[in-house]
Formats: sequence, C-alpha cells, structure tokens
Amino acid sequence: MDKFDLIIIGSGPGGYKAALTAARLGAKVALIEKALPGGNCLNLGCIPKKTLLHLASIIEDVQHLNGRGLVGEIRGDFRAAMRHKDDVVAGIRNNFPVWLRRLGVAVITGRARFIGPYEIAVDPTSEHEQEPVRTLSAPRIIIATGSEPKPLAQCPTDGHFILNTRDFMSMTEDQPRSMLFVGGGMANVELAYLMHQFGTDVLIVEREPSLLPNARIPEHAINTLVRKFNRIGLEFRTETSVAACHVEEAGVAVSFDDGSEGRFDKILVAVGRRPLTAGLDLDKAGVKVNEEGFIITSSYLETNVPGIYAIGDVKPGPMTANAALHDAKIAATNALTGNELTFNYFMVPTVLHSAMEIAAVGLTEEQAEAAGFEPEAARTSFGGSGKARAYHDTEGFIEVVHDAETGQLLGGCIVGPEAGEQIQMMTAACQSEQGLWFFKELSYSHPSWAEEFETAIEPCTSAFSRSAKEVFRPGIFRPLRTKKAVRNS
Ligand SMILES: Cc1cc2nc3c(=O)[nH]c(=O)nc-3n(C[C@H](O)[C@H](O)[C@H](O)COP(=O)(O)OP(=O)(O)OC[C@H]3O[C@@H](n4cnc5c(N)ncnc54)[C@H](O)[C@@H]3O)c2cc1C
Ligand SMILES: NC(=O)c1ccc[n+]([C@@H]2O[C@H](COP(=O)([O-])OP(=O)(O)OC[C@H]3O[C@@H](n4cnc5c(N)ncnc54)[C@H](O)[C@@H]3O)[C@@H](O)[C@H]2O)c1
Repeated sequence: MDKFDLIIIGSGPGGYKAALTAARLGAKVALIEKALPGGNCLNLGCIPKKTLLHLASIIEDVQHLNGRGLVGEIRGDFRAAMRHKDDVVAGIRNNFPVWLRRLGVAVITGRARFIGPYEIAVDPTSEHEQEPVRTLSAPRIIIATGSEPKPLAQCPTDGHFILNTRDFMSMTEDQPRSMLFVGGGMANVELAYLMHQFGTDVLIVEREPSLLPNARIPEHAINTLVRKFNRIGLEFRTETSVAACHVEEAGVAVSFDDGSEGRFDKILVAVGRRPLTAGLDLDKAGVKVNEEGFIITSSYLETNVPGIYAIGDVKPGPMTANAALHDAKIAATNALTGNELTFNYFMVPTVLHSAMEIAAVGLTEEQAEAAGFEPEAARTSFGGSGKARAYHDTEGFIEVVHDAETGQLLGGCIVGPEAGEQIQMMTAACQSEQGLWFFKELSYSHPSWAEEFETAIEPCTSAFSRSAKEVFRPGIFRPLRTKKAVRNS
C-alpha cells in the first residue's frame, strides 16, 4: 500500500487546486482521476463554453459596429468552432498532469473507492483494465468528485436528439436549425445565447416565473438581460415545462405543459446537477450524505469523519468552479495545518456569460437588510463612460451596496463587458477595511470600465468624513481566519 500525506479524489477545479495548495505546503500528494484531467470545468463546462461564447460575442460586436467603420457580414461556422474549442481544451488538458507532476503531485488514473476511512483502492479504467488494483493510504483525504446533470423524466437524453450539457459539448454534427433549451438556469441561458448568435432558432423554457431563479444575481440585473433577449429576438417562456417528447426521424416533437406543441432539431436539457458519489463506497469510510446525496461538511469543509474533507459540487453550496477553487484552498490548508479556515461564499463571485456578462459578489440590498445592515446602493450606468461610448456598448451598470451608517462595502453587481474581470476589484474592495474609500482613494487608468466604480460611489462618500472610517464595523466579509475574526469582533 502506497502512503501519502494527502489523497485527493477528482481532478476538477476543486481537486487540482487542492493538490497545488497541498504540494506548495510541502505535502506528499496523490491526485486520482477516473476520466479526463481537469473535470467538468475544463472538459465540458467553463473553458469550452467560454471559448465558444468568445466567438459568439465577436459576432455580436461586429454586427453591432457594422456601418460604424466596419463593413461586411460575419457569421459563425459551428463545426469549425467546435473543433477550435476541442483544440483549446486539449491544449490545456495535455499540459495539466505535466504541470502537477512538476510540483511533485502523484497523478493516478483510475476509479477511486474507499476500502476504509483512510484507505483507497484505485480500480483501472476500461482502457487500462489489465493493470492491477492499486491501494493507497493517507491520514487526510479530500473528496472532489463533482456532479453530473440531473435527468428529466419527460425528456430522457439519447445523446443525439435530446442532449445534456456533456452531450452538447461533444457534438460533432452540423449546426441544428432549431433547438429547445429545457431549464432557464445558468447553463442554458449561456448556451442558448451561443446558438442564437450562430444562427440557430432557439427557445428556452423555464418552469419558474423568471429566468435564472436560482442564480446568485440580483433580479434587476437579470431584468437587463431579459430586455436584451427580447431586443435580439432570443425567445424564452417562463412558467412552462415539457410534458412529453417524441423522437422522430430528424428531430423531436414536443408537447408543453401549457398545451402548446413544437418541433425541434435538438433539445438541450439543463435542469440542474446532482452530486457524484456513486461507486465511492462512502459507507466503508462512514462518510455521511444529506437527503439529496450531497456530502455533509462542517464550515471547515471536514466531513463527519475526522481528516476526510469534501469540496466543490459534491457538497452543498454554489455549484461553480469559483466556489470549488475557494473550497480547495480552505480544505487543503485545514487538512495539513489544522482546522482554522472556514468557507464564506459571499466572498466568491458569480459570473454569467450570456448576451450580457453579469457578475455579482457579496450581499444584495435585500440580503444586507436581512443581515441587519442599513444598506444603500450606489449605481452608475455605463451611459456616461468614455470607454463604453468608445465601444458603442453603454447598456450595463455598476452597483455598489454598502452600509449607509459606516460606509462598509457589502457587495456589488456589474453588468457589461468584462464584468467577470471587474468583479475581482469589487471582491477585493469588500474584503478591505477601507469601505467606500477603497474606490475613492485609487488612481484609475482612463478610459477604463473600472473608473466607473469611483463615479458610482462619489455621491455617497461626500456623506462621510474621513474619520468615519474609524467607526467601520467588520461584517459579512470578516477575514477567513476564525481566530482573527473573533479578535476583530
Ligand atoms: C455548461 C457548464 C458551464 C459552466 N461554466 C462555469 C463557469 O463559467 N464558471 C464557473 O465557475 N462554473 C461553471 N460551471 C460549473 C463548474 O463546471 C463546476 O462547478 C465545477 O467543475 C465543479 O468542480 P469540482 O472540482 O467540484 O468537480 P468536477 O469539475 O466535476 O470534477 C470532478 C472530477 O472527479 C472525477 N471523479 C468522480 N468520481 C471519481 C472517482 N470515483 N475516482 C476518480 N475520479 C473521480 C470526475 O471524473 C471529474 O473529473 C459550468 C458548468 C456547466 C455544466
Ligand atoms: N457561469 C457559471 O458559473 C455557470 C454556468 C453554467 C452552469 N453553472 C452551474 O452548473 C450548475 C448546473 O447548471 P444548470 O443550468 O443545469 O442548473 P441551474 O440550477 O442553474 O438551473 C436549472 C433551471 O432549470 C429549471 N427547471 C428545473 N426543472 C425544470 C423543468 N422540468 N422544466 C423547466 N425548467 C426546469 C430550474 O427552475 C432552474 O432555473 C448550476 O449549479 C450552475 O451554477 C455555472
């Protein structure tokens, strides 16, 4: 039996970040992966999606600027775009094990299962079935096995006409002329926009009264996106679902639960994801799951079994790579240096890449009020931004939520180009003890998107004297280290 300081199961963003963190802390680490290195995020989610959406947004930009110094038509070539996406993903993936091995991480291919609390058997995958079962042990184990798409009984996937996100990312056929997207959550709101820009007729159906009902994004930001969907002709129906689907020779006939019918070349079902623990034999280690199958953890991300941690999609919390990366640093550090760090998902941004980029972090005004703050939102639209005007893209806004009493920053939301980049600054500001002065005292580059932070908060800072910083009250963004947080409060 091979002995390690730490064994990590799964090499998605949670698993690989945990491996890097632990290796840099000097630990002897084993990282086990049963499928492609990089997990859902690299192979079937974030990276392939962003590669394709980058092309979609270039198509939109060129169409938008046509007649303003650009001439000519541009259109997407779906098959070539999918091949380009495969090349991008393979380029990152091929480098991945090399990079980890260079840091001394033992990257092991195979299917991991518990044979005891601190012992793991690694079964060979089907391509390497001649290889023997390997056994490993470690006093610390991190489970980072991710999630899989939830099935929908009314729309069973067949991998060809009715797809889940995995099937979609593996499509090699010609571009469908029409597509139904069942579920109006993060995945379909992004992928439907992609297909719309490539010229497919799309329809999203969402059973709740609005799109993105579970997203950690303020409602008024979602409304901005909805207005844009209406303007560009991207069709969606809320309070609607699928009653039945019949696969025909060259497409799918669909009956909706409002009595209407339709026919589509393909359907993409994205109605959420469920944790992936099948085959792990968690019972052999005594690790407990909740009624939905998520592994239960403490705020240190430790399971009920001391020394066994769970991170990312497999435990309750936001199912994003951003959250998995946050978890990874916390669990790996706690596992090796003692439980001290706790997760705080208010510090983790959410970013939606669709017809508009929307990024949010921290508390909305409503959440801040419920948490006992006196919230005030400072806003500015990009209408007055030189950069936005230069780009002919003034639809978005910046919103900064702060405590009216102290100027403490509580959260924010950005809608517009590169919102996912600008949100890093908002995240840093929320963790700073400077409050609104974080934005006030910076010198900005001009023209830039970020200078609009100062524009947004200017009317609010005038209401405070500089000494107001002294009444700053640590709140939702208190430092991650619990001991320090106790000292501060
Ligand atoms: C279409 C789509 C787009 C997305 N885009 C974004 C985005 O832009 N930004 C974002 O933050 N999030 C995005 N997400 C979500 C993101 O992909 C996931 O939240 C993230 O991948 C979760 O990371 P993880 O490490 O927990 O699990 P995963 O990435 O799922 O990795 C788990 C790994 O564990 C392996 N594994 C499972 N069981 C075993 C076993 N028994 N033995 C060995 N290995 C095992 C799996 O093969 C897998 O490789 C997207 C999701 C989808 C579906
Ligand atoms: N940019 C990102 O960070 C990003 C992108 C894609 C996915 N993800 C993550 O991946 C996970 C999976 O994405 P997702 O979009 O599948 O899940 P989701 O939970 O974001 O959305 C699923 C949607 O399907 C709806 N729904 C459920 N059953 C339905 C039915 N029968 N008919 C119609 N609608 C129905 C739900 O109300 C919900 O709005 C999410 O947790 C998300 O956070 C993140």
